[in-house]
Amino acid sequence: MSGRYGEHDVEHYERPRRRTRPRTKERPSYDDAVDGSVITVDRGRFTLLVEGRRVLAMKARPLGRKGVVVGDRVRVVGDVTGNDGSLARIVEVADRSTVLRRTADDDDPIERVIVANATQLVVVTALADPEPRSRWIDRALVAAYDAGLAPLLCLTKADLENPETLLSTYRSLGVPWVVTHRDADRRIVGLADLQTRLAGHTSVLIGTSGVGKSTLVNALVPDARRAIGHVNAVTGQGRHTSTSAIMLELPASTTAGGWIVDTPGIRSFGLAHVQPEHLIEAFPDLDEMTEECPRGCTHGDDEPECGLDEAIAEGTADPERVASFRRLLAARSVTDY
Ligand SMILES: Nc1nc2c(ncn2[C@@H]2O[C@H](COP(=O)(O)OP(=O)(O)OP(=O)(O)O)[C@@H](O)[C@H]2O)c(=O)[nH]1
Ligand SMILES: [Zn+2]
Repeated sequence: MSGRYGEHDVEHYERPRRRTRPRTKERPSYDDAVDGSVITVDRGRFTLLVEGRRVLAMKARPLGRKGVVVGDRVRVVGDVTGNDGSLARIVEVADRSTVLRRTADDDDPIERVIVANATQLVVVTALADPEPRSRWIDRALVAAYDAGLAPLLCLTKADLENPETLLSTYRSLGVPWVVTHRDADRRIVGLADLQTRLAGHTSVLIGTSGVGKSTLVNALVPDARRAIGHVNAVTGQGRHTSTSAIMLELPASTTAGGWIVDTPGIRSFGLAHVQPEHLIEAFPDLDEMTEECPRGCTHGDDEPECGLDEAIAEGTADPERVASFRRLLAARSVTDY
């Protein structure tokens, strides 16, 4: 088999693994395995898309405690018909190109991966009702940059408030944005711009309660409710009560291919692991200015000899851009957002 399905995934990079047994001989070979993608997870059961069919699956024993999350590309064996009562087995998980983590909380001290292999993070914020919270937006952007996802600001409810004030805060970072509002007929205006931005991506939509994320999901995937209902029928749950992310395909008629991942109940990101050195790589122009920084410089406001300050003094750096980057740096550690 090719190197696509590796022994390690990103989640486990930090922990070097001890290999006590040679991993040949006794291992079953999975020549008959087929490819699938995880579209939702519910209490240890995985709904996969396999050759266009929804297939319910569990993890096979050899995977051990290795996590399998929405967006994972997997190999499956067993009953992959997707028929009622069928249950397939996930035997391998492909290396992940990206991982997005949710923050640790009181119940669970570990920052767990919530979505794998996404390419874009859509930060959904209402312009009013509820008021936008820029610290929350900053944290979402840090999560995107750190995970290597393209960020997109989606500003909703422009019928209630002009987007200019909020946009001025993010312009110097160069974050792309779309603005939507609802018209008198309750149609979403600006949807086409959003669809253009979603084309070809696997986009995770994230937003706090009430910002209009469900309204967008329903407008983007008109049968989203049915798709989600179908998943529940498969998992045997009457209602979608879990907070797992769910991956939905955008209709080909409106978008040139693409997927969205809705994240009900997921409101915050794990940023404890984010290193300044990694974050600044998302801004190559700034990164270049930090080559002469003292060892261990965090490039923050309080660093005495940071190259970013020198660049501002020399007139080669845009002070607003540096200030915005430093605001993001600081957002890593705020707890009040
Ligand atoms: N004025 C206005 N209201 C909107 C717009 N989009 C959605 N809403 C309303 O905002 C409220 C929240 O919308 P939802 O789509 O349920 O928001 P959500 O982000 O999914 O919220 P949760 O379900 O709590 O996660 C609803 O009453 C919507 O009708 C908009 O563009 N303009
Ligand atoms: Zn520095």
